Amino acid sequence: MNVAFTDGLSNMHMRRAFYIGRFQPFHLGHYSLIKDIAQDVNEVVIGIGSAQKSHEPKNPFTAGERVMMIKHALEDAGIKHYAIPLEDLQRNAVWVSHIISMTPPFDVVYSNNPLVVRLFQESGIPVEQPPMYQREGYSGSEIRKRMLKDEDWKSLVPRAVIDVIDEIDGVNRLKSVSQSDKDYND
Ligand SMILES: Nc1ncnc2c1ncn2[C@@H]1O[C@H](COP(=O)(O)OP(=O)(O)OP(=O)(O)O)[C@@H](O)[C@H]1O
Ligand SMILES: NC(=O)c1ccc[n+]([C@@H]2O[C@H](COP(=O)(O)O)[C@@H](O)[C@H]2O)c1
Repeated sequence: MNVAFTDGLSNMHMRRAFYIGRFQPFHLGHYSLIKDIAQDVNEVVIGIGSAQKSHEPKNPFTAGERVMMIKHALEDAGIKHYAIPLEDLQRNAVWVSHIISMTPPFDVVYSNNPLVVRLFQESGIPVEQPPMYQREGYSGSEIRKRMLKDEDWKSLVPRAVIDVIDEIDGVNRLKSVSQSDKDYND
């Protein structure tokens, strides 16, 4: 006897969106945008870009640390997601295939990065270009600058991200790698 497979997924198309950033660190601009995206789809596939990079002034945190930031921030909000670290490739022309080979299937891409938008559009995948939230403060560069100057950065990130950065002593790491970078380049 054939038993029908009725796990609730078989007849239903789950709509998924793909959203990529470096998340150095994950901030309230990313968080607000992901909350909006989650209104339009069942699940959000989050690409953690430049996954191979860490311990640099522009990229202080490892892929695993960025996974922690996103998981804890989004589980507090109950958003269904997969955060997948994705290394950069030397070849833009095959980058979309690389992304597709590493992620759960998705139907639409959300991005404001012109190269990301172009590469996905050229592959025939629909792209949404959402507006930015409070870009003056909600930006990775601004947050890293404030960390280096001991200015307020905690108001720009979800609570869970503060806990992760404290746990890994992230501000001192950023200061130390920025100093070494300066010494190296002087
Ligand atoms: N304030 C924001 N509101 C909405 N989207 C944002 C905001 N800041 C960044 N994004 C989007 O998030 C994606 C990933 O951005 P990324 O992780 O590089 O953040 P960033 O703040 O731009 O970082 P950095 O300043 O370090 O380059 C991009 O598509 C970017 O347009
Ligand atoms: N060829 C490639 O490896 C390639 C192409 C386009 C974007 N990316 C990555 O996608 C991410 C885009 O995020 P940002 O919008 O934060 O720049 C970055 O990590 C970037 O390096 C990589």
